[in-house]
Amino acid sequence: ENLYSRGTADKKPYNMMASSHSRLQNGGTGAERFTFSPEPTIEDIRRMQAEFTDERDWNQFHQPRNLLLAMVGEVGEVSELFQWRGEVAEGLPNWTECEREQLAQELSDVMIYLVELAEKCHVDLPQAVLRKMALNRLKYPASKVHGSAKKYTEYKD
Ligand SMILES: Nc1ccn([C@H]2C[C@H](O)[C@@H](COP(=O)(O)OP(=O)(O)OP(=O)(O)O)O2)c(=O)n1
Repeated sequence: ENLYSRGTADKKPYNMMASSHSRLQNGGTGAERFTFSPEPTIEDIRRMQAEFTDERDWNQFHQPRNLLLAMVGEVGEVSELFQWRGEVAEGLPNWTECEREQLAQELSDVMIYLVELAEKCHVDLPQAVLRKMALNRLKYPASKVHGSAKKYTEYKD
């Protein structure tokens, strides 16, 4: 089963896509805001990766530090796709379908290792993200920082 084959095909159970999902999966430079498919959830990804490692008896290698190093290695592979290109606009105009697919794969590797790292550290990642975003809203009130990218330490009051 191939997660990348979703695109326009409508076979998978998690393939209940809103209309904004029915365009090319990794492409689209249209004006409307890009959105994700609702599934798989982060817990789905955790469970699928746990099944993958269990089936291979790979948990012996997947300690937190190893997962961190693996994740950082995959971040390096994402960086390779962007290096020497100069600035890249939203939607990656001028990228080939092959380059977009490579990027989708490397970002997925980062996500897979991130989710497993969180699991092995007993961090409930979706809830942790909610808490962190609440903190971010407090630290950066929209009324105060609108249109400015300054770090919070640069705001006087
Ligand atoms: N010990 C391992 C090895 C691989 N994977 C899974 C998680 C990643 O999604 C993907 C990583 O595979 P590779 O290490 O082969 O890395 P790439 O897919 O990026 O291949 P390459 O390094 O040749 O570009 O496979 C894993 O869980 N545990």
